[in-house]
Amino acid sequence: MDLAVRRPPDGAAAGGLPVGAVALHEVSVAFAIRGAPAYKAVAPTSLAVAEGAFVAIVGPTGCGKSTLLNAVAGLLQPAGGWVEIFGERLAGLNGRAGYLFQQDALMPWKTALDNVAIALEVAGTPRREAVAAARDWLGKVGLARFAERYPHQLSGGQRKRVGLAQVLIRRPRILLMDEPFGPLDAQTRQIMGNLLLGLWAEDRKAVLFVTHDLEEAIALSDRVVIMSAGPEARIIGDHVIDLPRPRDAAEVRLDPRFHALHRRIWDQLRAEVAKTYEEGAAR
Ligand SMILES: Nc1ncnc2c1ncn2[C@@H]1O[C@H](COP(=O)(O)OP(=O)(O)OP(=O)(O)O)[C@@H](O)[C@H]1O
Repeated sequence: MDLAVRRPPDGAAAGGLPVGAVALHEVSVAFAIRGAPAYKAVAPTSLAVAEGAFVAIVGPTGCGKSTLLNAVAGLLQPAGGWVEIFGERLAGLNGRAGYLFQQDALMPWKTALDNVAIALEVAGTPRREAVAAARDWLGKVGLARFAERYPHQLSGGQRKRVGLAQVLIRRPRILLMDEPFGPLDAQTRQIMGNLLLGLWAEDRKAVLFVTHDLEEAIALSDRVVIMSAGPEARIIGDHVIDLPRPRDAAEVRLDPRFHALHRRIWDQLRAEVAKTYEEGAAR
């Protein structure tokens, strides 16, 4: 793979340099394993994400998608290379990013309102102000009537909405999403996709969205990046999704252009998925 930072196809260039929210410069990741050589999960990988771009990362299970996201979040230290956030080298946690995981991060003893407000309170916002902002955000995610419910009194999709409000209320310039809608049924995923697209359109954060679902990746993104099977996974494809916006995450799937993109990207992804299963079967 070429190790130069990829220019985002949708990124503006200033003075010949990409204006990036996120840039991975030959980032590699290895994990120490007791009694065995380190596991080289990700080979030197470069990727640039322009401000405001929505980029999906897709690849076979266990290839290193979450690992790459964790490197951007500053949750793990690369073995080689470095991460830049808005042009600055990342050292420690990435304070410009909000992170949404597959698992809920809601506190079961707090109401939906307090779960959202706490995200501001821990950053020093006075309670009254934090609660007012939390009410606003619960409205934006369609949960105004559910403010006083506890997480166990909400559906899976509603809990995801609270999680989204909890992350977005801090107005991060970068949104890192790791299979955020994973446990939801197909219809709820599409509804959540539309909610996300609507909120994203308001202030266009840079989004890195990890999913195993290629249709979801194409429906939501400006670019779909494909990772190879691990070990030493790397980026083997970077596809521009030129479907018009605004998009409906469900209806866009009926567009003939969607099918053409799906066929082209799936051809590449299929080979990597097959490798993962062959290796699994050989063990
Ligand atoms: N802390 C760790 N120690 C050792 N190996 C790890 C560790 N974390 C991840 N790995 C390995 O690194 C590889 C990449 O893991 P990662 O979770 O990034 O994959 P993924 O593409 O997100 O997978 P999935 O789609 O199944 O969620 C896997 O082989 C995994 O077993």
